[in-house]
Amino acid sequence: MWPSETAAWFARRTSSARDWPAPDALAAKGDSRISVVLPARDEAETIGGIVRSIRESLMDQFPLVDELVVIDSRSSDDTALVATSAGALVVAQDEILADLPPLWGKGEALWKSLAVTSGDVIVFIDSDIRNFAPHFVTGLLGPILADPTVSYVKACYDRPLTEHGTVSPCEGGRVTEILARPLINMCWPELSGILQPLAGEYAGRRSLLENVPFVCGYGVEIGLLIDIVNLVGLDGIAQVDLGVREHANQSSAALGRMSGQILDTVWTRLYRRGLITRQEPPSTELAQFTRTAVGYRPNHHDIRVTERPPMADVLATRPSSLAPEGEL
Ligand SMILES: O=c1ccn([C@@H]2O[C@H](COP(=O)(O)OP(=O)(O)O[C@H]3O[C@H](CO)[C@@H](O)[C@H](O)[C@H]3O)[C@@H](O)[C@H]2O)c(=O)[nH]1
Ligand SMILES: O=C(O)[C@H](O)COP(=O)(O)O
Repeated sequence: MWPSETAAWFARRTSSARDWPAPDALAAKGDSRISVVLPARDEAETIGGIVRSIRESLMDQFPLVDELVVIDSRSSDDTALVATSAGALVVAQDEILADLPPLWGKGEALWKSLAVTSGDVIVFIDSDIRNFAPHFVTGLLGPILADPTVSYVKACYDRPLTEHGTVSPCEGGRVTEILARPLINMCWPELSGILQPLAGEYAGRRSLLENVPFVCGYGVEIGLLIDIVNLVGLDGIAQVDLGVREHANQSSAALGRMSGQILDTVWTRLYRRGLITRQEPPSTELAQFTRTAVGYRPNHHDIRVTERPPMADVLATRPSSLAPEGEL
């Protein structure tokens, strides 16, 4: 059975994007500034459509979104060009706060975005979504704009899995189902009502996002969720059903490496909570195997993640809250 606070939270804080149409979100916006951030590594195929959709529907038709920023996360394809042509401001991850030793991955892209955006509310959207529509943004904004006690809104949805051209409607989210959900239920049962803890689409108040650490790589979502519930409590979090989300499904081996990063992130939080005594796991190396003509070849990967301190602490040591020109 769920902890009673989780059951009550689930009933109170779960809504649908249908409950938050764009005109209602616009009416609730008031003086708040809203930034949409798209972290992107090699997403030339999908990013143009996402940027155009947000620009046309939520900037031109309904002036809900004030800035639309793509953080180019070391792409080797035309992501930056395509996103710029579609109407986004594109900033290269490594050019932001360039005096700091660079970290890597999605978490780093999101953390750096806080230094080059000005919204009071920030909406993060993955750039590989194949069925993106404006309700992804309006749905995530609804609960935060309508209720000052909500600080963080996670997306939830059905996740199809497409393998060799065959679509299984609800078999996606493999890391979520096999790793993240069991871990969360075991160690943070109060969070067990979060339908998609790893969802890459979420909205947060700047005042909150600047005051939590960001883990680099794929540890960022689970790290944020655990740290944010500590800070604002369950009731400061809401979730919104966006329907169905389709993206390019990664290989099992890639998801194994993602899982390693998630485990390393969780390890640190279990340690901080006093639930384990070792600060570091015995190893952060992951051996995966390839079969060759003569047997198995191990491929060694380091799944260690590091974390950035709260952005507010970093910006406080700088002359102005936004990075100086030329040193984005
Ligand atoms: O070095 C990187 C790698 C990825 N991305 C972007 O991050 C987003 C999500 O990456 P993806 O590889 O598509 O992750 P998923 O397989 O979709 O993983 C799911 O689970 C991850 C772990 O929680 C989350 O980070 C994702 O948002 C979530 O969709 C995409 O826009 C990527 O372009 C970067 O910006 N930098
Ligand atoms: O969020 C997850 O669980 C991983 O990104 C895997 O998702 P997929 O199984 O839909 O590719």
